[in-house]
Amino acid sequence: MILAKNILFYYDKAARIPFPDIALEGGEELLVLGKSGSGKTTVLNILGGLLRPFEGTVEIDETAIYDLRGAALDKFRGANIGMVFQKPHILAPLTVKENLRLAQYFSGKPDHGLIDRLLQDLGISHKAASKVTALSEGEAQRVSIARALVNNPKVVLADEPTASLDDENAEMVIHLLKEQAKKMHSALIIVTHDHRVKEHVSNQIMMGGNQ
Ligand SMILES: Nc1ncnc2c1ncn2[C@@H]1O[C@H](COP(=O)(O)OP(=O)(O)OP(=O)(O)O)[C@@H](O)[C@H]1O
Repeated sequence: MILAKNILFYYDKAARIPFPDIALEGGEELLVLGKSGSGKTTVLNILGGLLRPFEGTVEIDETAIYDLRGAALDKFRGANIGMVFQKPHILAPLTVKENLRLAQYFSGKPDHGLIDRLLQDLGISHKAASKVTALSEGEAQRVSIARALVNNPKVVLADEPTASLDDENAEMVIHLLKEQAKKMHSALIIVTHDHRVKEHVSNQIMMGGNQ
């Protein structure tokens, strides 16, 4: 589960980023909506251990992640947090399967069976040996989902995962994210301004109130 409490963060003291308290169990979903510039990516980066807040705590399975520093925080992130971005962050010179193996290698939890299962569930088994440069955007985003899930994370954080996809692929990506997170009993948080996602996740909060 993930818990965020009393977070304080700003880039400019005069413009504090409003940060909602969050408590999500494994298998639950949350959609964070908000217009451009409202702080969605900042919130996700703080939840994901990428940006240290000035005050407050983020706990994942009872570990206060910002009590960890340096390599210990990196290791915790790799093993417990899966991230999906708007554009796939996967390594172009490698094949799909090599990307997934590398992600497992860094977390020290190799499980080739899980890789095969994810490729199958996400409908990209036939692309396992393809270079990622040979994939369509929708396929590449499905590889990103597989990479985010490949270490059986406690938390999956997705930042605008559908923004560059057409309606059909956007729907597929949201469906797969939800289905796979549920299967792994991971807490899933999606931040987006894409209104197509709204109807798929009922638990929603709006950054900066209703706009
Ligand atoms: N590194 C930074 N330094 C200073 N200001 C920043 C930095 N990153 C973001 N900001 C500012 O903080 C605010 C929130 O940015 P953030 O990227 O979190 O918003 P967002 O809701 O994700 O926007 P978008 O939907 O456009 O991606 C914006 O006003 C942005 O300009």
